[in-house]
Amino acid sequence: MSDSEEEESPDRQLKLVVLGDGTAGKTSLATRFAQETFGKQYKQTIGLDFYLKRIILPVDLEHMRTVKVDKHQRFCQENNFSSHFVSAKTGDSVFLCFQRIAADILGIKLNKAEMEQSQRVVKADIVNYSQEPVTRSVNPPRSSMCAVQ
Ligand SMILES: Nc1nc2c(ncn2[C@@H]2O[C@H](COP(=O)(O)OP(=O)(O)OP(=O)(O)O)[C@@H](O)[C@H]2O)c(=O)[nH]1
Repeated sequence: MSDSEEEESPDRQLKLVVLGDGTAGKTSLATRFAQETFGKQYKQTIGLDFYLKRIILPVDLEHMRTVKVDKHQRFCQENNFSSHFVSAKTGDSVFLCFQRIAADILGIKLNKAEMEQSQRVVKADIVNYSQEPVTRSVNPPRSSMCAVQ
């Protein structure tokens, strides 16, 4: 894909609203996404905040697609082919595609964790709330899931 093709898909601005109880983790989610940071110190948001992030969606060359997605998927299903939507330009799903094909050929069944290994890992400190100074006790964060590598 040449640079001039980029100009054919103009930027679109979307506004997403993150809602939730106090201390649910809204700000943390937004700053992780927009700034790739995480702070374990809680600072209450008064009113609302805005974060801006430019992303490239895996729709590279989508405007030049000649076979519709559903037709592609049906064909793959009927012929027992594995199906992948990748972009060499953005890198989207490239590693995952080759990993799955290699595993298929060798008859190795990949589990969810192995497939996720090829995706970007977001690392964050785990907050120990029992040792943190209590700044606000109502509505503790609902999720305590994390991935450790
Ligand atoms: N371990 C862990 N802590 C988190 C996570 N998300 C948020 N926290 C912590 O939870 C606390 C509250 O997070 P915030 O993002 O400030 O919550 P909020 O929903 O914006 O809070 P309000 O400003 O009251 O609306 C902070 O101390 C964060 O560090 C997470 O995914 N994992």
